[in-house]
Amino acid sequence: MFLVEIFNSWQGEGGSVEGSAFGRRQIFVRFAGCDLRCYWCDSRAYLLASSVPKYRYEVKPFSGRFAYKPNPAKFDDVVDIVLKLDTGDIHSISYTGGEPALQTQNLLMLMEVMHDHGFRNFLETNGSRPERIEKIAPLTDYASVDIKDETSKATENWVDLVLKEIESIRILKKAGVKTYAKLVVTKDTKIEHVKWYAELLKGLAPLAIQPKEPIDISQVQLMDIYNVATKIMGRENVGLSFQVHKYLNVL
Ligand SMILES: C[S@@+](CC[C@H](N)C(=O)[O-])C[C@H]1O[C@@H](n2cnc3c(N)ncnc32)[C@H](O)[C@@H]1O
Ligand SMILES: Nc1nc2[nH]cc(C(=O)O)c2c(=O)[nH]1
Ligand code: SF4
Ligand SMILES: [Mg+2]
Repeated sequence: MFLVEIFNSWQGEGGSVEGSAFGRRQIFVRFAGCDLRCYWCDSRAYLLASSVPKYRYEVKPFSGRFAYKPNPAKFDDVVDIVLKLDTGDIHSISYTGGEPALQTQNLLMLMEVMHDHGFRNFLETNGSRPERIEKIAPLTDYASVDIKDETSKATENWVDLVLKEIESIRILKKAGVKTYAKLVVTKDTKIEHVKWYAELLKGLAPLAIQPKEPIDISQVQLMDIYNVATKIMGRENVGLSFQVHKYLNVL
């Protein structure tokens, strides 16, 4: 499989909405390659798997020391590295990227082995491929599914993408996965679009509203978005999320 990095940290995103693992300790496995191109992506150096010749892994949690191995990563090496990063307090294994769902078979194999070792699986996905999510859902315990706002410029057919993301959420919920939606908002995010996302998510999954980093949206705009989403989805089902790991300068 094509990876970027494996490390141990605490989950910095998701805030307090149901299904979030914010503040929980996780081992992160970051997959290389993505089918979308969000202009603000903080992992944009890894969106083309073929341009990630090697992956790095922490030799000791929070040590800042890394070792490297070539891509494609050997499955047994990956399992070995994850197990060595187990600090005994791990809430779940986070599969992120890039887009982990694109490497479907390898992801499934890894999820299965992690279940065998007693870990829970947390999937961080753009939800663009419901047919792949269908295969992955039975092994997934938690899922954070992005709803890509038009201003992300993730793809040309934005409406179609949002509908696919909603379909992925539906599949995950049906499979019993603790699932929430994450919407990255910018200063240009339109309230009318937020209303549409909220209508689609109503009764389906809670919403974490996460400002793009570096933050360009004003607090007034952010609270307007929060207010509109809450009025449609209900007060229990909307929350703010900030990328706290970036403020704390951890991985
Ligand atoms: C790098 S993505 C990988 C998983 C998947 N491709 C996705 O987009 O959900 C992980 C999370 O980081 C968020 N993210 C990436 N860059 C960001 C930025 N500059 N500001 C805020 N959130 C960001 C994404 O929206 C996503 O929720
Ligand atoms: N601490 C920490 N929390 C995170 N939550 C989502 C992340 C990601 O890049 O997917 C991430 C990450 O890279 N680090
Ligand atoms: S979908 Fe995720 S990994 Fe892909 S470009 Fe967007 S934020 Fe980055
Ligand atoms: Mg990140």
